[in-house]
Amino acid sequence: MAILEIKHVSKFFGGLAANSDVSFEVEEGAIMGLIGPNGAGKTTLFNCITGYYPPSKGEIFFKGRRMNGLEPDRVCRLGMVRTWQKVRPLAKLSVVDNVMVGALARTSSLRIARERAMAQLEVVHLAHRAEALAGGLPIGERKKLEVARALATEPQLLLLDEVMGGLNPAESEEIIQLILDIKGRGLTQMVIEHDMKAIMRISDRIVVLNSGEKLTEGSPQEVVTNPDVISAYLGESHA
Ligand SMILES: Nc1ncnc2c1ncn2[C@@H]1O[C@H](COP(=O)(O)OP(=O)(O)OP(=O)(O)O)[C@@H](O)[C@H]1O
Repeated sequence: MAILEIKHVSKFFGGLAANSDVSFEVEEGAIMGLIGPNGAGKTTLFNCITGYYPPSKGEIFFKGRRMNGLEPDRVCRLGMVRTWQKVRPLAKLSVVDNVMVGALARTSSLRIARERAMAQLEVVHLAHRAEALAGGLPIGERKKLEVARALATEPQLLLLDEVMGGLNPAESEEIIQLILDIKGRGLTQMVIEHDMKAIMRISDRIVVLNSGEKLTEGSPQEVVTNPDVISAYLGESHA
């Protein structure tokens, strides 16, 4: 069953079509990779899905419910949450307090929010840093904190925007394992990632965007051998 349906979504910024007539579905429990050259419209699509931008055209359905026009906090309470490419934790708060901000989407009890935040820090292997100041964390731990904060909102669909960006191979491997763990817990995920090997390993299906349009969609193997995808990426490297 599709948990997310994107139907003919376009997003215009003045004369620029950042997304143009994009349609696809995400199956419940699956990992959908979203790839494309720089400026292809991946982040804009995440923003449309999670309520940060209203789509200019088209419709978005989550669990069969039309989401157009809903604010991000409402979208979050309905079960969809995103992480950000540029991780900006509340630097002067502790790690656990940052995650509590996510947990407070579901409870007004500080005690319960703290318990749930600690549980999510265990999931991302950051519990030992709970009392550290978030601003002092190195990038690898900041990325895990971002995932824990998102998980603490108890989503059914988690959207990860370049969560491996800026990480070394060992840190990326930890995130790959984390994404697979999260899948094992039954959560659906959409993942934007530039690391092609990583996206091939984790994705059940992949959607490719290019210049705002959906270029193709398929299994990782289908996508990576598609001549149009290869030329879109070669075009970028030759630009
Ligand atoms: N708020 C905005 N106002 C105007 N133009 C925007 C805005 N956000 C994005 N764009 C433009 O829309 C296009 C798609 O950008 P977007 O960030 O969605 O691409 P992307 O695929 O996520 O790129 P990257 O891989 O580099 O992060 C780009 O041309 C970008 O400059």
